[in-house]
Formats: sequence, C-alpha cells, structure tokens
Amino acid sequence: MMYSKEEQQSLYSLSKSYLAAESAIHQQSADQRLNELRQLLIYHEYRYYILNDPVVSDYEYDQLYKLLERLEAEHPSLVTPDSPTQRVSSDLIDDFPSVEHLTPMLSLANSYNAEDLIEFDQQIKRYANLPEGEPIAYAVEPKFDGGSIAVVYENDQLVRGATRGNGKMGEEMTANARVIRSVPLSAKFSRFGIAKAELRGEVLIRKDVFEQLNAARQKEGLTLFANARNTATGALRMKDPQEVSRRGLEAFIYTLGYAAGQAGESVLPSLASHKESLDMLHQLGFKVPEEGRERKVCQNIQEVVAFCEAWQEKREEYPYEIDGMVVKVNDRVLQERTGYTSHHPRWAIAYKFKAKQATSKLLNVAYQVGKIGSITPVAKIEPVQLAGVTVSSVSLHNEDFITGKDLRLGDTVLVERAGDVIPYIVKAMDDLRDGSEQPIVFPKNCPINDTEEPVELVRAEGEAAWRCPSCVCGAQNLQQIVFHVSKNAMDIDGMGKSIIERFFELGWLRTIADVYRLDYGKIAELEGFGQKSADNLKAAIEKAKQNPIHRLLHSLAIHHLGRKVSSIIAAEINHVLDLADWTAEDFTNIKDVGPVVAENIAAYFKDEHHLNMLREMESLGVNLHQTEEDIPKAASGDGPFVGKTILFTGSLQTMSRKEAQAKAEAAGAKNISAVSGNLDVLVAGEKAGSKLKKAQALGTVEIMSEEEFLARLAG
Ligand SMILES: NC(=O)c1ccc[n+]([C@@H]2O[C@H](COP(=O)([O-])OP(=O)(O)OC[C@H]3O[C@@H](n4cnc5c(N)ncnc54)[C@H](O)[C@@H]3O)[C@@H](O)[C@H]2O)c1
Ligand SMILES: [Zn+2]
Repeated sequence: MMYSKEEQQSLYSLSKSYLAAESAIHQQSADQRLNELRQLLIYHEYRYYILNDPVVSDYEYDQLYKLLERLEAEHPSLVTPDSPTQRVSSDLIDDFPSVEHLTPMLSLANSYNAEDLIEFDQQIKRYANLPEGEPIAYAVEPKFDGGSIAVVYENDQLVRGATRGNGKMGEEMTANARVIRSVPLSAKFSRFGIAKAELRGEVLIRKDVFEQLNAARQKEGLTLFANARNTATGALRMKDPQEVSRRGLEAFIYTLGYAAGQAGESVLPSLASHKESLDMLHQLGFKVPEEGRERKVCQNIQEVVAFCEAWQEKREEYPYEIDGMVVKVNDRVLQERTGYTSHHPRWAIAYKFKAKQATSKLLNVAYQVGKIGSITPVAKIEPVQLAGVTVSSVSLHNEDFITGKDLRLGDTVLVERAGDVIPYIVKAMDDLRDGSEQPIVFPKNCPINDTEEPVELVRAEGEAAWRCPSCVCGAQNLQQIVFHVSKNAMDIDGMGKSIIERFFELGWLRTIADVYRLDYGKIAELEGFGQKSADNLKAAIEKAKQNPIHRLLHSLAIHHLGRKVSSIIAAEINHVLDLADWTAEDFTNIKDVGPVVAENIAAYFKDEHHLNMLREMESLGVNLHQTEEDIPKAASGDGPFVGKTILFTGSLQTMSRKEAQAKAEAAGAKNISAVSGNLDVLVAGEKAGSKLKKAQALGTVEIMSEEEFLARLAG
C-alpha cells in the first residue's frame, strides 16, 4: 500500500471537505488548493485503478476533477505537467510487459444532464466553426463499465492484447485476450484493405454470469466478488489464462483506433463515420453495440438527450453494467476538425447516469419495531445523493447483516441504491478506520418499550430477526394499528398511516381498541380535517365494526397468521373468544394449519392483555361473532355427510385422525375442531374427554362411535 492509514484518512476527509465546499478551503491560496486537489485525485485514481476499491463515488471523483479543471482555467500559470487533467490516469502495475499503443487511448469528458450535452454541442460548433443553429449528427452508445482493452490484428490475425495503461503505454496481456470468446482470433480485415488494425473495447462480465460466478464461489466457500466491474478488470491481469476463461469475459468493441494498408497508409479516411466503422467491425465478427437498439445515430443534440434519458430508465434491465452513454460526433472529418486534448477527444463526451454508489459515515443505528414485533436496525448516515435522491437512513435488516459485514459506528460505508431497490450498505471501508469506531451492540431489550419492566427480545431458531414478544410497546402498536386498518385486514377507508401517526402523537391511539373510541368531535376540529372528513371516517369505522371475524383475526397481526388461515379458523368458531380455550393441538388438527402458526395463535389467546382488548372492542361495538361470510359454502353433491360439520375426538382404532378427516370430507362433511353450536356430528373414539362432555351438554350434536361412522360411510 502506497499510503499509510493516517494519510488515507486525511485524504478522504479532505476530499469530503472540498465536495462540501467548506469555507475554510476558500481561504486558502489558489496554489495550495491546486496542490491539494492534485494529490486528492492522484490518491483516488490509485484506489480506483490499482486497488480496484475506490473510496469515493465516481460522481464525487468527477466533481473533484472539475474543481481542479476550473481552478486551472482561472490560473493557467499554475498548471503542472503531472496534473491529472493533463493526462490519462494510469492503471499500470508492472505485472506485465508494457507496450505502446498505436494511437493514444484517451479518457472521456463527462456530462450529467441535458444542459451539459447542449453546452457540449455548442462547444463543438465553436471548435469547428459551424453556425450555432446547425444540427450535428452524433453516434450514441452505452458506456460499458468494465476494463478497457486494445487488440491489434495484423494480416487478419490477432497478435496483441493490452490494457489501456496510461493511455500511451499499456500492459500486454495477449494470452488473456485470446481466451475471450467474443474476440475473434482472426478476422478478414484484408477484405477492407486493412493490413494492421487496433480496436478498442470494454471487457465485461454479464450480470447473470456474474451472479452465477458468485453463487459457485459461495458453494465452494470462497470470498465473493464485490462487483462485475472489478471482477472483469481484475481478470484482465491474471497470470493464468485458464482461470481468466472461467470468468466468462466478453468484449464490446466501440472504436476502430487505427487501421493501415499494406504500405502503412491510414485506411481510416475510407470510413466516413463512426457508424460505418462499427458496421464494418460487426461484419468482421466483432461484438459491437447493436445498431438501432444499443447504438443509434441521432440527428441533433435534442435527439441525443432523449436517447440518453431513455437509456437511464432502462439501465437496470440491461444485461450488462453500464454507467452512462457515450456521445460521439459521427462524421470522421468533423471529429478531426474538433480535435483532442491530452486527456480526451473533444468530439466525444460521456453522459453519466446518476451515481448508484456513494460513501458516507455511519453515524448511528436506530431500532424500529415492526408489526409483529420484529426489530429492524436502521443505519443513520450522513446524507448522500444516490440515483437522484438524498439517502440518510439505510436498513441493516438484522443482526447477522451487521456482524457479517463487521459494521461499526463511525465507519465510512459504501452505500448503493440501484433503480427502485431500497438502498443498502455494500461494505465498510476498513482501511479508513482510525480506531475510534465503536461496535454496534444489538439491544437485549425492546428499545422502544414504554412499560416500566424491560422486555427481553427473543429470536426463534431459524429466524433472522429478533422480536419483541410484548404487545405493549408504543412503536409496535403503531405498526399494528396501521396493519389493523389496512385493506386486507379491517379495511378502514381513509385511515392512512399519516393520520394514524398524528392520532398516535395526540395520544388518541394506543392500541387497536382505541380505533373504535375516537372522538369525532375533536377530529372535526383538527387542522386539515373538518366535519365532513370526520363524518367519513366515522362511517368507515362503523362499517368495519360489522366485519366478518376472519378479517378481525387477520387484523390482530399474529405472527404468521395470514388471510387464508384466518378464514379457515373463522369457519370453525362461533365467537372469537372461543379461541381462548384452544390448545396448539386443536389448531393443528385443522387441515392447512401448521404447527408454527398454531403455537403463535394459541399463545396470543393465552395472553390476558389480548383477551381484555378483544372484550373491550366488543363492548365498543366490534363484531366478534361468526357471520354468514365466515361460514364456508356447504359442499355440494351427495354422500352421507353432505352439509354436515364433523369433529373427531379421542383415539381412533382403525385409522389415523387425518385419514378419518379425509374420509369424512370425501363424504361431503366439513371438519371443524371445536365443539360449538356449529357442530353437527361428533365421532368419539376411545378415551374421549371434555369435547364429548361438552357435546352431550349441548344436546344438538349427533354423537357416534368410530364403528357407527364407518357404517354410515358404507351406506
Ligand atoms: N471513484 C473514484 O475514486 C474514481 C477514481 C478514478 C476514476 N473514476 C472514474 O473513472 C472515470 C475516469 O476514468 P477513465 O479515464 O477510465 O474514463 P471513463 O471511464 O470516464 O471513460 C473512458 C473509458 O470509457 C470506456 N468506454 C466504455 N464504453 C465506451 C464507448 N462506448 N465508447 C468509448 N469509451 C467507452 C473506455 O474504457 C474508456 O477508456 C471518472 O470519470 C470516474 O467516473 C473514479
Ligand atoms: Zn417491545
């Protein structure tokens, strides 16, 4: 490592100071600022090109670069020849022999929005002495995000492959180039009068191939690759071509840099445009961006803007990593008239997409309590711009995520937000640690509990989340209320999250029971409400009170209790509070109810708090009785038990309980698991206990033995 830890920390924080345009920096002399900016860029280039592990985002690097450019423009006398603006940054690491490119491989200037592109278009007209209103045709294609290579063909044979290096000299890696299948070992350049050609392209790994590569590594217990770009650039420099070929590299060719005939004369003038040269390479069997889809000649800069913006939208769906589009003057003569700087061609520009990654400081971790009491750690970070939005909180998912990535408070973290995916932390930059970072200690007790006694968190086997088993925590209740009124649950129209939060803060809502005792008079007086909204809310809540009980059961937010099982259970009971007597086994006796959810429901209805809350709700008018809608339609067809409900109790001699239930069902019966007014038939096996007694007491249930049941089936 070229830099010490201390140097790195200070270069990093100085970069952030420049990016934040801190006033202290403006007080320095131009000379001092230029010097610092040069050092910063050289450091970031080293991290990016040599270590493949940048500590600032591309956007941030580009901002620093632009700062330097601007300052140099203001003070031309202070420009030094080693300034990053005066040359192409180098990725040479001396592992391979250096070779000289036939023509320099330059970098690209950057743009970020329509204005930048329009300014670029104007600038070309100034350089080429064209009238301001004259449209220029541009070839536009994806800016592939991989590693650049130059391949040389002589007499139709591939003779050399090299990395870009410092633009003038590259690292020779012909053996590696030869294993890239999209780089033909021979191509009929001679058909076009070309004896020697140098092509530029980008080496990439397709996204799905990269996923497979990592999946295979995971299986073998190897460390995972960070991203496709690093994996591709890293592969170019491997010593073992066999291993290189396993990485599934592909090369998109995007420029014919050099082409000469037998006598050494340039053949380039015979190709009138960038498009024509790519068409020729396509015919020769190279992988070039596909005409019309991936690349397009736009007739003016407005068309360019539209094409670039459309691609920004498609970026995530595209099978390769791209970080922007490249806009090139299509006409070769106009290209030559516009010319080059030592750093980039003036006739081309990259249109960079909004950065997906950025670094930030992990300041703090907050713990959120979800609907079912699961605790989610959320990192609070210094706000950063990611894909066009400001991000300051990032979910850390669970404790294992934190320990797996060894995240610490005070860490510099790499954050990514791709497309609509929620932002996440890729990793901590551990070489930027200064020792002051603190471990993140996951709480033992519910962090948001508002009872006096601390409530210990629990983590069930096989589950990632810690959960608060108590239902008396403020935040958890808030989530529960939001869920309780939601569409699939009690479906209370017009009671959105923000209203619930407001009522919550006003102290009007603490538990779901409070939903049914709101003071509509007070609500009508709230700012932004009024009589009409209060009346509407009241009507929606009154309606919800009459809901069938399957909705109510689902709305209780019992861990794992979904809509389907709620309906199945609702069909079995007269009244919700009947469930207070049920054991977990009673639940598992119902078809389709698994042991985990059975335990959860049984535990819920063993808790006196819950029962009291339900009683309270009933007294407030909420329906707890089975409704017509809760009773499944009677089975049709014939059979000795059509339309009857049936329950097996005690131990059966000739079949298991499940078999008996299946037979009953086949004969038209519906299995239920509690003795109530709904029950038509009870089959009592040996040692039948309380259920038999209860059925006898009811007097409405037909009671039969196992033998009688089988006899009835036989007809
Ligand atoms: N984050 C950091 O710390 C850091 C540091 C250094 C550089 N960088 C990034 O790298 C950029 C500079 O790197 P660069 O000099 O390699 O330039 P560049 O990546 O911005 O653009 C030039 C390169 O684009 C590639 N490219 C892909 N598709 C192309 C196409 N269709 N036509 C032409 N070229 C195409 C080529 O490899 C070419 O060398 C910066 O703008 C920055 O985004 C970031
Ligand atoms: Zn809690």
